[in-house]
Amino acid sequence: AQSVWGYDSDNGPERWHENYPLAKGDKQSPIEINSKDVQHDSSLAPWHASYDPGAAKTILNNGRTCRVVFDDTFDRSVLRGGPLTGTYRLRQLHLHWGSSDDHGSEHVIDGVKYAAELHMVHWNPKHGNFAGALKQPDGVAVVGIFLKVGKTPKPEMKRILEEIDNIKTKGKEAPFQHFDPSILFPKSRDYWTYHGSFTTPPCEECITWILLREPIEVSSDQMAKLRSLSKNGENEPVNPLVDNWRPPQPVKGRVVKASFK
Ligand SMILES: NS(=O)(=O)c1c(F)c(F)c(-n2cc(CC3CCCCC3)nn2)c(F)c1F
Ligand SMILES: [Zn+2]
Repeated sequence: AQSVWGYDSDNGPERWHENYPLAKGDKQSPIEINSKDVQHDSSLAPWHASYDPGAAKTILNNGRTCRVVFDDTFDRSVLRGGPLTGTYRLRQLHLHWGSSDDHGSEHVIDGVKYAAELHMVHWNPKHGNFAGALKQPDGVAVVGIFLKVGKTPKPEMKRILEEIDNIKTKGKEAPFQHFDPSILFPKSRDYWTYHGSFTTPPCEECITWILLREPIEVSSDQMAKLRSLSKNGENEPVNPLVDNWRPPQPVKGRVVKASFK
């Protein structure tokens, strides 16, 4: 069977375009952000998230990432403001990380690769459903938070990492309730924003990216915990789930705006 897309040499980012032609588009993500090219936009409003902890449902290992899924059947957990028009519903959050602490993020900031990058995926209900939103340039909004290895790890990440032991292998899912992801936000609300795409196939160019400038801290042990996830199913040879990040893509003339000076 066709090797399904992934992050290995035979099905990785350099080959995604063979089955997902959008991967070679002009508005792909992630990108490198260089502060010298960023434009401060004083008209950018602050963004606001109002999440219902009761909307959290499950946490799963889909063989490519660890994903927390939320009830998005009504405006229950929403994101608004910032560069966005209208309200966007939180659908899922997931992470991308490396095989060691010195890399793993998808976006690269002034040459800095963080150990991991957390994505909170929201979609615009004016487009009916998620599949419809993917086809619209204003369909999806993703808040990206960088994870940096440091001495004072954020206790809020503990909750996600405690569940890892229950979803070690591909296809494993566990209940994950009473969780408000806004506890993961750093102190500062400063952000960069630009128009881009899914960083995974089908690479649809439907995303307004909102990347938070201030990273949150995790411990090296917490990163090791994340790296203990496996790509393989329960009774298959162990294949560590690490380096599930896409490298930066061509900026192609896009301007990254900053909410801060
Ligand atoms: N890294 S990212 O850009 O933040 C990011 C996202 F924003 C996503 F929405 C997804 N995504 C993928 C699907 C399956 C759908 C299955 C049917 C076809 C469309 C995708 N659900 N959400 C995703 F995998 C991802 F990596
Ligand atoms: Zn992602």
